[in-house]
Amino acid sequence: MALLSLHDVRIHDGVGDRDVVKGVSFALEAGQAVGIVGESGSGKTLTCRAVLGILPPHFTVSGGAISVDGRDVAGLTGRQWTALRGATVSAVFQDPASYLNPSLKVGGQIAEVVRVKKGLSRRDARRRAVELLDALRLRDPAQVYQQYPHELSGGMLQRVLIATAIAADPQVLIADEATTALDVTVQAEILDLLAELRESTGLALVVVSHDLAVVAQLCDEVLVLRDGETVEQGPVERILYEPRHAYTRLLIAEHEQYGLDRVRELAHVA
Ligand SMILES: Nc1ncnc2c1ncn2[C@@H]1O[C@H](COP(=O)(O)OP(=O)(O)OP(=O)(O)O)[C@@H](O)[C@H]1O
Repeated sequence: MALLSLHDVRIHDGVGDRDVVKGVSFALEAGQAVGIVGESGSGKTLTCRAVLGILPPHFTVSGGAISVDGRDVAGLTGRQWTALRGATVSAVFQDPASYLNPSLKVGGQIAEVVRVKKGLSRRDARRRAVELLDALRLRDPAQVYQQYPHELSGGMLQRVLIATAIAADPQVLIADEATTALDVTVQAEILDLLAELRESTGLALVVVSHDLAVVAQLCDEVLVLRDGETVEQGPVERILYEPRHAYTRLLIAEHEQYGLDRVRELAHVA
């Protein structure tokens, strides 16, 4: 059974009175990774937010179905959503600093998630938080635990955020432009880390990026969105080598300046 499945999902903007996502479908099993690419405004983030039950006001899922771990999410209560988020499906977005409380030490923020979601004692939650920081290859995790967000670099903060996102052992992690703000080397390190987590824990990934190279590196399947429509969908290698839609060819062409072979090489490794 799929851990996460979307079937022809449509999202309606009640203020603009228009559909902003017009039919997105995919299914994810343990250890699989699906990528969503497309330019700004194509509906990538709203699709993720629908999966997490956090659509902005006036936006609704107006068609299709989303199920998490075999359960249709339509009609979940607020309390049921809270139980699902973090523990089954979790997410990391761009701009980690805005998701952390600047006045609290980062370790305490991870420990709090573990305590609330996993019911661990304060002491065990603390130990688990240090373990998570270590697993995300932050050097001297006990010291990082004691630091405030402003004391950490962007790459470190993103690792802290990933640690927070996986603290409750979710089955699916959504990474929405999670490496976009980072420089290329740090971005590559974080992508490696996600690939490793997927390998070692069977974490399923939804990777959202405007950058086809990021998605190619991590994913088995890619969805190409434009204006809320899925213009093309298929195995990453097929999309890279035999794009069928002109828009996909355009996205690939944007990479020619960096060397498309490199993108294809990365896809091959994934
Ligand atoms: N909170 C909001 N209020 C009003 N309109 C919104 C809101 N969030 C998204 N939209 C609109 O819905 C459409 C889809 O947005 P979405 O954020 O899903 O796109 P995206 O592909 O993730 O783009 P980006 O890469 O810029 O985040 C866009 O037209 C956007 O302007």
